Amino acid sequence: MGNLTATRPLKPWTAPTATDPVAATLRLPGSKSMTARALVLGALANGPSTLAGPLRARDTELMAAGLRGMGAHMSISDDERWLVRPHRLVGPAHVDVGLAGTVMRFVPPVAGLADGRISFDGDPHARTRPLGPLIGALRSLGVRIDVAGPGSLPLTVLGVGRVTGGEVVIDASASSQLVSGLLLAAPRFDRGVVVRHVGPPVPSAPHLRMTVQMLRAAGAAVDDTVPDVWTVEPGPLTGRGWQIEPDLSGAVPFFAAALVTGGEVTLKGWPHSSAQPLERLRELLQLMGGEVTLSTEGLTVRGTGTVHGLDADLSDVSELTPALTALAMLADSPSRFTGVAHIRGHETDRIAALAREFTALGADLTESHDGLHIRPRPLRGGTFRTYADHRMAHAAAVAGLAVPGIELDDVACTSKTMPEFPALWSAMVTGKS
Ligand SMILES: O=C(O)C1=C[C@@H](OP(=O)(O)O)[C@@H](O)[C@H](O)C1
Ligand SMILES: C=C(OP(=O)(O)O)C(=O)O
Repeated sequence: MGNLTATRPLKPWTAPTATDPVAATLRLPGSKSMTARALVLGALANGPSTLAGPLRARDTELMAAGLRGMGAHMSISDDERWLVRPHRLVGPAHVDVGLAGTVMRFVPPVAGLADGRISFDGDPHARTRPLGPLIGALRSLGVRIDVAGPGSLPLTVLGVGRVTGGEVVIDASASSQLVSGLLLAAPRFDRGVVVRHVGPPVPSAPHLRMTVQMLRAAGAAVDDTVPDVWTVEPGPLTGRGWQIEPDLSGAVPFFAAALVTGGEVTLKGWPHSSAQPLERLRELLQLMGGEVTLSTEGLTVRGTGTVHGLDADLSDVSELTPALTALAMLADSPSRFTGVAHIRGHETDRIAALAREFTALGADLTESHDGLHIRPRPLRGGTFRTYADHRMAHAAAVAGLAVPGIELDDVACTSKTMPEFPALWSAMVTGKS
């Protein structure tokens, strides 16, 4: 079970209960995943890049700081538009990964291209998140890495300014980010890369598609036609303008609020063609009783106030498990979620944490090795521990719409991907959005 970061004060928060159907039109921050990729690709490109509508949150600020520490120029003071100017990457430097999977998996391959020592460490729980397969893969691609512990953080990359690259076999069943990290830096490796996954399925396929799509948009030649094999040719990455989409995963708790209260939530600025898995989300929300429409206004989710349970393999949208679990607890029938064993290695062991915290509030839910079985029954208020996990906070907020008195021990953990979450949530519930 993950521990709280010792470095910031906890912020207790009572989740507001909805007395009326929510009716909100929201403009949410940019996608964490797109912002992270655009920063990495920008730092490795042969000219400047801009990010329009980036996410300003702990994870993306740490990403920018880490790349800046190695020499890339990052102008991120303007909330609407960030500018990345690549520069020769050099050490010594230290990268604080916080609790960000993107930083701990995307930056070490970049550090291999730097000239000098680049050390990495993060929050206490970051040291337990899976990293061993990436370390092994980088070593076999020619990168020297000193690891103090058993295959995780802290570590030091002893960069020599170039990475040989070539073929590598990896078990990426613990996180798609282990593959994404290798692919994003691979155009700059002497021989590019061929990554072969061997092991249980790689989760989060849409995130891998986003990696491939953004690499191609930056000029890389990528072949992903063979299942579980990704080939990236060596070649230049071009600087470009990135339009960052609103964060779909961050929007899900707000959409869940429409279902729980029988209300309506519109996310403004949703693009007509997206790198995020809208169709899968639409399917899940519709099965749970919502209606999802896309118009010039934005992406709208409507609910009736009745939520249905469902059986679903969530491996492709695993980061939504906490919010969907909260929704399932308020449903009119049981739910079974499977395919998400790897979320035990997310910001906390999410399967165990959801089961423990909601059981303490009277819920009937049981863990399996790869998911949760939820049998709805009335919940009561009480303390809810978030374990420094933003999506645990989202789950508690969704349950709190229907259950008075759910007190989060710390809502500040939402700053990982959306510092404005408590304010936006309260405004939605009180009708001030
Ligand atoms: O590449 C990315 O941006 C992400 C990939 C996924 O990681 P996992 O494959 O570890 O679930 C997802 O859960 C995470 O929030 C973001
Ligand atoms: C799993 C998540 O984050 P990370 O990028 O730190 O893995 C998440 O945001 O749900």
